[in-house]
Amino acid sequence: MGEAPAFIVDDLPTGFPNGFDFKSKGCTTATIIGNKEYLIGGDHDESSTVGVQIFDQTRGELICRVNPTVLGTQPKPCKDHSAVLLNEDRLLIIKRGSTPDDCIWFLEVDTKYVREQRKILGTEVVAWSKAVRGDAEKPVVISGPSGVGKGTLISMLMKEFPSMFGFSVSHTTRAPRGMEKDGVHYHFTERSAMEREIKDGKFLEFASVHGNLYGTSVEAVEVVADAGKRCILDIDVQGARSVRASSLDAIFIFVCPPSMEELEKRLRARGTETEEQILKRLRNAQAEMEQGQSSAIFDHILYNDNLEECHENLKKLLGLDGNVTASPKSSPKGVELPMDLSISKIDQKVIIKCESPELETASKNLIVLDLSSLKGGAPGRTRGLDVYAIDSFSDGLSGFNQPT
Ligand SMILES: Nc1ncnc2c1ncn2[C@@H]1O[C@H](COP(=O)(O)OP(=O)(O)OP(=O)(O)O)[C@@H](O)[C@H]1O
Ligand SMILES: Nc1nc2c(ncn2[C@@H]2O[C@H](COP(=O)(O)O)[C@@H](O)[C@H]2O)c(=O)[nH]1
Repeated sequence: MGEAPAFIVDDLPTGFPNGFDFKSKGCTTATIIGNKEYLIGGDHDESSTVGVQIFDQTRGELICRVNPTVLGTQPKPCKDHSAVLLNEDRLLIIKRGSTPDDCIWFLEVDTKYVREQRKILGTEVVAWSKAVRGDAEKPVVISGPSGVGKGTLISMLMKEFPSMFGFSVSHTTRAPRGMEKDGVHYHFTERSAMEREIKDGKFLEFASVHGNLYGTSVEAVEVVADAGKRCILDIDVQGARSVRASSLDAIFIFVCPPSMEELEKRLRARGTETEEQILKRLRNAQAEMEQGQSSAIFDHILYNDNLEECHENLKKLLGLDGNVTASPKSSPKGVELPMDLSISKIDQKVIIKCESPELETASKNLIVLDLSSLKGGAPGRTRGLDVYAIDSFSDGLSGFNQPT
């Protein structure tokens, strides 16, 4: 096996004699799943993203064209692409002529997330999710009553491991506090704009908290995953419940104060809320404590009495108490492959064969996309893609049949 290459797929052939449900119509692919045909890319799309249309024959003979609600950040257009059907619920999209970090995408057409969103939005839904190489750690959801010290603990963690963690910057309709910066602490937004974006499916979760709207956009989580970092979400219990029900595979931690008196002392000492707001937050804290401690949402409960001890306990939960390297995973170097390619799929592996005569004698002209350890998915990113080069098809095949 060779080193994990990053590559630019170029000059894809326009048809594959390999049994894929794939046809090329210029720069459009058409994939049939059951009674639906998914058209991806092509001239019908004048926007700056790869468009998706569905031709639906589920209602009898009549084929109706549907423009689905498209969730997730959409890929930028490319010269051409191929579409490989995986497990009837998603397509693997390999973009031609795109940068190494942008060439592998998934279009989810019938995953759990897509089915749920179809019910919620009452429309046909598809969802994009970009592949992220390697096994970035699960996102961390931190919840707890206002003033318990979530923000303080997160700041300490991010200061100690700056290249390991990235903060999911939420949207909120509340006004900024003195030192808070738009785009850093929150995306401060108007209620009407946020409500519109919620309707458009831009949010992974949202909730009305202490009289204001708060929400985690899909993009906020994607930005962190794209930077190769572990995402930290600071959200209330309602938000944690929504994320738990979503396809984001995360660790859920609830932070408790040593007592309600101490919680009130911290909130007052912070000096960021009016008396009315402090009283509202304390009233809400009662219910949050009950839900946080009794519900099945959370994997761990942390007591924040002594701050240093709590910080150490948080690190232990996250497996950071031993010898950890705080450096980011190095991203593989880009290797451009401007040549003809053909694609095969065997079990959970997709093999891209480079057919350039220049490479005929070169070893490692087969690129393998190993899909067996995929995690997560839309909304957000599909993690766990393994990409490597192999010397010959038969070498690769014998490897594929071995149990992992
Ligand atoms: N263990 C602790 N002991 C004493 N004070 C603490 C402790 N942890 C945090 N604090 C202080 O409590 C106040 C509230 O902390 P913080 O702002 O981090 O809470 P929070 O849970 O993020 O609140 P919110 O949900 O309102 O954003 C801050 O002034 C912080 O310095
Ligand atoms: N459901 C969500 N809750 C969120 C989000 N961002 C923050 N929060 C929670 O709101 C309260 C109040 O925060 P504050 O900054 O006004 O003190 C706190 O419990 C946060 O955890 C979000 O995106 N979704």
